[in-house]
Amino acid sequence: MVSLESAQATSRSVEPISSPRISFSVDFLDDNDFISISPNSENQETKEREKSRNVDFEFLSSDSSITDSMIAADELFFEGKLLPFWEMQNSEKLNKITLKPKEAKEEEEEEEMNKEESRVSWFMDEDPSPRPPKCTVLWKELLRLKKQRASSLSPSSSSSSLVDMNSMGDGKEGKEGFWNREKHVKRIKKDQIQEISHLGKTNSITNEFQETPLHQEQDLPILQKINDLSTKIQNLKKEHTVLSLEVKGNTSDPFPGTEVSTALQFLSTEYENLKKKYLEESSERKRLYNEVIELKGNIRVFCRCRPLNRDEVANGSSSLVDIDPSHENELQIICSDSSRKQFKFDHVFGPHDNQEAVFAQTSSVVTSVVDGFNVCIFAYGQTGTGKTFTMEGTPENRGVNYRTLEELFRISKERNSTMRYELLVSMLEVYNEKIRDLLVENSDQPLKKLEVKQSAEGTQEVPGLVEACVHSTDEVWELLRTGSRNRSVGSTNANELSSRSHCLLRVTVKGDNLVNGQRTKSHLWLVDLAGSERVGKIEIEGERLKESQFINKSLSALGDVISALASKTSHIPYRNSKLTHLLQSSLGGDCKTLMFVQISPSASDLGETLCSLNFATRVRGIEHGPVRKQADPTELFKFKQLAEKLRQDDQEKRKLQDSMQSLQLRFAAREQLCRNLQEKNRDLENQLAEERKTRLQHENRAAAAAAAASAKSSTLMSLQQGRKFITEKKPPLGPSKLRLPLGRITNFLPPPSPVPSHKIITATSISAATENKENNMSRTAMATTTTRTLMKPRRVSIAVRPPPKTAIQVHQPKRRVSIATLRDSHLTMTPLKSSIALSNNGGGEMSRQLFLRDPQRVRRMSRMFPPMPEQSSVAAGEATPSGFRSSKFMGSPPAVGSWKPRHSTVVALQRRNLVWSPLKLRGLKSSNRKSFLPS
Ligand SMILES: Nc1ncnc2c1ncn2[C@@H]1O[C@H](COP(=O)(O)OP(=O)(O)OP(=O)(O)O)[C@@H](O)[C@H]1O
Repeated sequence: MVSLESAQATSRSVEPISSPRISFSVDFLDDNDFISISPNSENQETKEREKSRNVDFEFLSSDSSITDSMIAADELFFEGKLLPFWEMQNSEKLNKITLKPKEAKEEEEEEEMNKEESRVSWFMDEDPSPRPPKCTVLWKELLRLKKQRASSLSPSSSSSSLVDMNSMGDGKEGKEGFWNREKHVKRIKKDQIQEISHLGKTNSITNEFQETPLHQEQDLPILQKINDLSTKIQNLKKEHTVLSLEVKGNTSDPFPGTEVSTALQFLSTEYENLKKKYLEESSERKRLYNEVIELKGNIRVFCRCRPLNRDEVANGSSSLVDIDPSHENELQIICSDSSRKQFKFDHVFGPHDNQEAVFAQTSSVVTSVVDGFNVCIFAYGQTGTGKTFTMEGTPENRGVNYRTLEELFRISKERNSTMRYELLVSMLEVYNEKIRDLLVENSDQPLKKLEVKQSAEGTQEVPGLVEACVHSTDEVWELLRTGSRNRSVGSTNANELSSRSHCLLRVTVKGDNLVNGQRTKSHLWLVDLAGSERVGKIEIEGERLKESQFINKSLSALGDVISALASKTSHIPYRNSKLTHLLQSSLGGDCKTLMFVQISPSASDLGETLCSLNFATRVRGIEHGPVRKQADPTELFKFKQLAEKLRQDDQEKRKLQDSMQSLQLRFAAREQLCRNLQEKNRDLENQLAEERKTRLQHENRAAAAAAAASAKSSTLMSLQQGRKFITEKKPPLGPSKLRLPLGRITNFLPPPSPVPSHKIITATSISAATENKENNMSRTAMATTTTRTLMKPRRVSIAVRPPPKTAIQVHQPKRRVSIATLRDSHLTMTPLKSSIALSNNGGGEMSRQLFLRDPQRVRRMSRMFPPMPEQSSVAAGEATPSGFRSSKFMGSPPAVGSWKPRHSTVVALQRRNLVWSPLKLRGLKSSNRKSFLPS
């Protein structure tokens, strides 16, 4: 028995979304079992659909276990075809499944196409889309159902019904007919379900299917049509897929080169990452390499002992050098008394060690040059010990020089992807303290005088020195041969072809980092020193002796430099010889040094051997600082200039700060002095006022006495005549030569007046007596005015009190100084006169008169005491400053109580018993006389 719903489903499934009807699903699980899904009821189904567009189906199964499988299924197949627009959801009821329309995410065109496809492909076995294997069976079942339905209908209508069914596939059926047929199908379905449940046989489908004869020939035209359409749709679909892909590509990448640019972007990111990693790795390698070198020591000493030469063997000499392979890097010298002296170096090469072995240990230092460090390799030792052999070698046994350059070429080739190197070679010799360029070909021309100069970058350069750019080892070898040919050699009894000069090969390595643009410039010095033997030993004279003296001098300078480096003294005597001066930037400090100490095994050379080994031991004791990479000198120079400027600015700032501090101190000291002087002025003024008072009293008393004696008129007349004589006759001034300069006025007494002082006193007292009556009233008034005036500051003369004697006594000349003080406008006496008047106690009035009558003095005083700006209009006669105030007083601090010095120097100054005069200061300023003020 089979559910007829499949047929109904077939008819409905043509429009799964647009049709209001619900599709039905039949899925075959295996050959015998099937599931039938049917709507609950038509009304309910419609309601459900309208409500949430979800449709519930109950399904029946011949096997209850199938229910679970169905519920667990993720996809819903409609007669073996995946329903594209419906989602299946398991409901809580086991026998119920909810079909939910999928959210249309695809484009409308695609939907339409799928619809079209679905309309047709349900009927197609050839449909390429995946479908369960039961499709063929399903298709047969569909045909059978059609036939069954046709037969179940009236025989008259069977043919038309079949036609209708066929036309349903085209979607051309009328609505009325459709619903009638549906009702009919439902009825049949009911019967069939009953039948199924009654028979309980699942394989009935197949049986019935087999029993029923198929009239496929009736369906062939439709099938053909469908087939054609399906093929068309497939083609269209394919085209559509291709086109949609193209459209998608076009919308996201409007330009044709997008793929290329994306690839480029990816590659550039990759490149940046790799570059970053490379730089990190490269710097790490350099750091580690340097660490290794530093651990080994930035100054390293290798000892090389040559084999006994033919003569020595012939003489039957035995080797004094014992190199025990079990004691690495050690050698022992067997002395004449059979004692052994042990020496330890960074490496010891015995007589059997060849040039390769030597260079194998040297190459690590050479690598440092390419990394941008300055390196110096030199061979030191007695004549004939193999210095030249080690450094230059022979064509068969090439030495360090050639091998070094070979290694440099090798490394530069190895790194050519990231670095570009340029190698420049110079060769020179220091012969008798003169520098000679060994690469100058034409030796007939007079040699240029070469000197060592310090470049702006701080490195030592030899202007005019030939620098040959080398690109291959052949070129290098050629250059080395040229240099060696030009070298000064001579024959000594120690060596047939002895080097009489220091030969220096300079290799400049310029590095250009292609990745980060960093530039380096480093020097490698390869030095074959002249023999270090003592002069007496090699029995030389004349030119050879002179050469040897120069050689020894420069070698001893080298020794001094090494000693200074070893003892870390602040001054390294590089300039004591041309050799050390040349090597300055590559010897000690921030560079790497390798020394070969060459020794002879012969017993006859024992002394020299010990000397050389001791020297080498000293060199080995030097502790260099950490090496510094040599950056491009121009940049280095810029940084140096900046650093220099900064240093100068700092110095300037410090100077200014110092001077400001000292000025502050001086200012504070002066302020304190001013305050002291003000105090003293006040004291003096008080004193003066007291004295004036006393004088007035005396005068009054004298006036009273004179009044008593007024009876005698004759006496009075004579007295009046005498007074007239004195007042009218002005005492003559002394010769101008005798007059002291203004600056000294207050320091010395004035020249004696031609009028005797006692006469003046007498006359003054007499005149006072005669005038007493007339001016009695005015005098009283004047007394009060004078008292008031005396209370005001005025100009007085004071003496400098010597400071109290202390342990450290500073000698200061005792002197008088004059002080300008505030004074009343009517007080026109000079300080000197004032002091005289004061000292004469009573003659002041007369002196004042005298002073007033002397216009010269008045002018002089006016010059000494220029009027205050506000008083500039005052007449010359009244020009004596009424309230003289030096500008030094203008800025005086407030009263003593309000200001307390804090600085220790100022406090100390306060205690000093000094009196200061602004007048003196003015004089000092102009005449540059030594000030007694503390500076
Ligand atoms: N390790 C060695 N193996 C073989 N031969 C050597 C070795 N060292 C030196 N000789 C030979 O010893 C001789 C003297 O060597 P060389 O001229 O290099 O000495 P030198 O120290 O440079 O002398 P000078 O200071 O006088 O120039 C040469 O003939 C050289 O070939």
